[in-house]
Amino acid sequence: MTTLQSYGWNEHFMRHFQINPFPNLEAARVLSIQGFIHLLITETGHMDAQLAGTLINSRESETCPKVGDWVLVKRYEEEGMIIDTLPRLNELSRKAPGSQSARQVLAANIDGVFIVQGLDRDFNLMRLQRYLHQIVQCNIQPVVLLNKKDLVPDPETYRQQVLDLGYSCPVVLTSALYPMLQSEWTSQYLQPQQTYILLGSSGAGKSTLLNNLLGYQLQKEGTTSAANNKGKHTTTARHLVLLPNGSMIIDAPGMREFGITVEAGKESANHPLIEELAPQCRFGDCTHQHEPGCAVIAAFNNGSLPELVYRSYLKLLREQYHFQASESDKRRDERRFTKMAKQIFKHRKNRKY
Ligand SMILES: Nc1nc2c(ncn2[C@@H]2O[C@H](COP(=O)(O)OP(=O)(O)OP(=O)(O)O)[C@@H](O)[C@H]2O)c(=O)[nH]1
Ligand SMILES: [Zn+2]
Repeated sequence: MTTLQSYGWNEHFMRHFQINPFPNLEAARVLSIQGFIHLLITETGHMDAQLAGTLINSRESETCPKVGDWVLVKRYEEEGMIIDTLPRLNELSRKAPGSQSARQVLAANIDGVFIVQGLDRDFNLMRLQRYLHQIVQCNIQPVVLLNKKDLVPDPETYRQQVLDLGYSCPVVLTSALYPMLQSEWTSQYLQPQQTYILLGSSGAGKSTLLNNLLGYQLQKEGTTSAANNKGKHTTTARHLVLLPNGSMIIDAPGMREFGITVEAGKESANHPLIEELAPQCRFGDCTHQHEPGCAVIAAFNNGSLPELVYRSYLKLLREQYHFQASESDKRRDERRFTKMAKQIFKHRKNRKY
């Protein structure tokens, strides 16, 4: 197997690579991004690279390479220049933090997402539903990892609460302090040449789980606060790493916000319990908020639809409305991107490209 194949190179990317119009380019995968330096894996090893002017000038930050992307790169002695991004198989996105309507791509070409929640104060069904909603919307398969099972006497009751949300994804109890417990689910859910990402709040145990899988300690910057269960931001950037079993994992920094985006016409999608009831509503376009003859409201009123699910649905609906509403954020994002482009050009001038 070639180096690129071991990092997930497949027919889809090969096809697009072969029809690219530029001569003398190599294919590479983005492993991490630090400022404007992109760490790539190429057929012959690692390489640092920067974005070509055309990519910077496209002004659409979503289409710029993200961790997990396959790119076309031109080699200049030690460093490379990224000329283009190969079409993605999928992208994991969220609403950009602090904005109302901007979408932020977190990573590209992802086969599965592990949503990690600790069974300490981190456990939160409402937050879990937000993750599930967004990941399913991105067309990616989620697995819920309930970590720190050693901290509670009845871990199975937590698992049951997650199952009761009605999603068909696996829900796994584990503890990063007992690596033996990990091997039970890793052999099932981590497949060679597939790329996964660990998502969850800071302190949920993502890095500890990953270090166990790697068999060594990944360098961490910053420190964790032991004073409360919340922890601090310790993982500072997304990194794609190859595991001994041949699968790949991206360790994402703990997130304070996981905003949801929306696809037009799919406002109520990805709520399995609500989708199940919707066909019984009187109106085909029922939003399940105030309409007469609504089966969802009826189920909520008679207690058969859990309050948490309905509350979460209404909250997501409101967020989706805001997401669609504002255009000014998009303009603000563009300004931010222009500023970054200026910095890059300045840096490149100093390096005499
Ligand atoms: N009791 C217990 N503690 C755990 C477990 N997993 C992780 N921890 C502890 O929880 C703390 C946070 O773990 P990390 O792995 O740093 O959490 P993280 O999700 O990577 O956090 P960020 O890097 O900030 O996103 C550390 O002190 C770990 O030792 C577990 O299964 N049980
Ligand atoms: Zn309805």
